[in-house]
Amino acid sequence: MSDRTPLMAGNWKMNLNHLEAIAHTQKLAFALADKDYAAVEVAVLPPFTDLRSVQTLVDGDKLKIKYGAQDISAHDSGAYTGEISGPMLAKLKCTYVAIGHSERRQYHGENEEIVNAKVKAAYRNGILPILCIGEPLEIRKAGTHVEYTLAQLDGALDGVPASDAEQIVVAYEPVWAIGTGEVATPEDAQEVCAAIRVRLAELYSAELAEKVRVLYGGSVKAASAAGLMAKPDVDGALIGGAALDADEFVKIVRYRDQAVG
Ligand SMILES: O=C[C@H](O)COP(=O)(O)O
Repeated sequence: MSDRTPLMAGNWKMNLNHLEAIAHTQKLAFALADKDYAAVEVAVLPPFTDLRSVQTLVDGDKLKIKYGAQDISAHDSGAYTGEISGPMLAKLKCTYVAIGHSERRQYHGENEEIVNAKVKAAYRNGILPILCIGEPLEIRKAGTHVEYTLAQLDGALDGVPASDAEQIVVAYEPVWAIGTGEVATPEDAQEVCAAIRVRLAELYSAELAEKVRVLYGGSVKAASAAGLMAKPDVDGALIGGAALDADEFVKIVRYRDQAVG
């Protein structure tokens, strides 16, 4: 058993307007009890337009739900139309920011250089990156998924000192599992999550690698969560579709109550 506190993070993607975000967060807050937060760290990653509403609820009611953004600009201010900066997210007291999600890489042309710059922007502003890495289907079929994913990790952490890297969260998200209903097997998830930890030890130290939480993401549901979490190097999940259903998300947070499927 590791000392790592599991993290269950709901990535809402481009869903829920700010009114829906309030209702959804209230539902989560109502359902989750102190014992849940004692066992698992719970976070939500709403769209930018919802962050102020979520912050107001969390601050006002002293909720234990953490929150963060789905992206961050590599720049801290200036003429970057449409971008949201680290200082803006820090002002909203975001704990986390997802960086390098495959949807950003695929639809917004984010390459390793951009991902690396965003990781540094997050640290510069006191926000913890949830770094998303993982292979597309053709790479999985070719059997080079571990090398591919580790190369993404290397690129994202280039020039990041150990004092920052020890606080990163890495989310292994195979692209073929995202939004497809085709969850990776616990063994598939463990293979890559373990390889990520070994690479962190090579890049930094074994001690650092033992501290870092490595999540799995891709079609996680309550029925699959316990099986994934039973693996020693899977420290939580980054949850998309199922995070939009408050009851399902709460069941994932309470994965220990589910059968290992
Ligand atoms: O960030 C979350 C992942 O993309 C997983 O999404 P999903 O649970 O809908 O497959």
